[in-house]
Amino acid sequence: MLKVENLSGGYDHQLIVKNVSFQVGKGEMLGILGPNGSGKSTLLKVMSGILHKSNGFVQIDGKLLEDYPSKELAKKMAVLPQLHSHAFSHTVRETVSLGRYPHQSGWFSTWSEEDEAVVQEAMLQMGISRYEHQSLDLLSGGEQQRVFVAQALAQNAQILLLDEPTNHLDIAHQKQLLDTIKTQAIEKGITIVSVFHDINLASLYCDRLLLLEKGEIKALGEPHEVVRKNLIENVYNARVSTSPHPEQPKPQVTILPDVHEKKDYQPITLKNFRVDDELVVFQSAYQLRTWSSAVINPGSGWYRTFVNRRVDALYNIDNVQIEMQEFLTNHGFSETETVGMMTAVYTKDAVIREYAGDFGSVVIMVTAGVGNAVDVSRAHEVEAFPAIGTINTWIIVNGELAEEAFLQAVITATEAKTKALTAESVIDPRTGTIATGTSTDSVLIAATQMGEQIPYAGPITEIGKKIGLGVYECTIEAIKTYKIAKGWNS
Ligand SMILES: Nc1ncnc2c1ncn2[C@@H]1O[C@H](COP(=O)(O)OP(=O)(O)OP(=O)(O)O)[C@@H](O)[C@H]1O
Repeated sequence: MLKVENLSGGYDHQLIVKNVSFQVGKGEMLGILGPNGSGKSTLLKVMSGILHKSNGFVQIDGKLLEDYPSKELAKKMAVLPQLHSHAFSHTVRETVSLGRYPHQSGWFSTWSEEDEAVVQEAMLQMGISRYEHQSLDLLSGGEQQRVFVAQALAQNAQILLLDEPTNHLDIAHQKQLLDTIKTQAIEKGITIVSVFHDINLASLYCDRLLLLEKGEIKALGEPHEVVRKNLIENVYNARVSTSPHPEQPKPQVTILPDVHEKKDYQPITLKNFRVDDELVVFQSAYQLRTWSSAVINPGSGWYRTFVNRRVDALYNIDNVQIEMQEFLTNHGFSETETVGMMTAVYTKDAVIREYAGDFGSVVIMVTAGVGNAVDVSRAHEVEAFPAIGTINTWIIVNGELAEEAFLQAVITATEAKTKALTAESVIDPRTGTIATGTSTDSVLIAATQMGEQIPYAGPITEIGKKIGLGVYECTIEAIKTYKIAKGWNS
């Protein structure tokens, strides 16, 4: 276990690191973050004894750092410095082999099988085996960096101190290096302390983070406790936003630029829509922030084009995504800028209306087929939904919607749709009760993110009222049209 207590130190008479205390357990990975010049490298140097401390102490397994003979210390702790002073005329293999120095004994020590195996494994792990006999100065910056990390790994120490190990590396090699190091921590119980510039990589791989500001600890904790918008903005003096990583509970940071591109703001109107026998198409000159349950490009993103495609009632394809993507591509729609959904109703029957309010306006599009209507509270009673029919609802907002407003818009729209089904006495044919929707409804909320800021979109708000009224009216009209098309008596 590594213990750092009240550690201070720096250069000559300039104190850089001030009163730093933390502990790192066996198998744990601690990331050191902080702006340029905050003292990250200096902390690592004082911790490893490269620089003299002026106060405090460092303990490894309960014993003070200075009480370890240098070779014993090298067996306990390996250091990857930020700048390498190695002789660059060495070959890769020779450089990595230097890591075995603490394990050699006596003046005439021999190279053991274990030494060889460890060096080979370290070169393999860093993907540099094929450069084994090449001179270091003939390698790229990233390849050299991997050689030095391999050297540190070959040292087989319990503690690894790394200063920007991903420096110069492309994303594949960043991943390879950090996966390797993290695996060493998990499988061999190695303790890792590493300086990072990349907050996202540090958050993703480290168990805990230490944020330095002017040589002092500003924050110390799990990534979610340190990678916080206000803290990062404050310490780095840069505008950022934080968001969840898609696979792990490790927050990620995105820079928010202060450069404003000149944009000609054209609000969305009915003119952005085109309807033919097969498609309802919305197209805008710029991308809208979009949330949807569509088939193509679902979830959240920025898109310029929305497509509601009519498919035959007997449409039955194994891989709907692939077929739909091919269809969109063949019709000239961009794969990266189009959200696509499907309906079985006549697209010409789409109801599209604009509702203006103080905040801006909303444009609503509804296509409704209710042959597949279902009472959601009793859906568990029936096994199959053999019929086809879907209600697709688009809500396009001229304004700047907050994150929570997107979700509130979905709630408001869903409640309005359900009310419309009640008003139209749409029945779930399996239970005989009033339907709440169909089994495959889809919704899309999009906002220009220009104009008025709209923090909420529930029915207490102006926009919520317009969404409620608009979705209700459009859905009723769409259902009436559907009933006429199907020859139902209303
Ligand atoms: N050899 C040195 N002699 C004197 N001062 C130094 C020396 N090395 C660094 N410093 C000073 O110590 C302070 C902290 O530097 P350090 O390299 O520890 O910061 P850092 O957080 O690692 O920065 P970066 O993100 O730029 O790598 C800086 O003000 C720097 O000018």
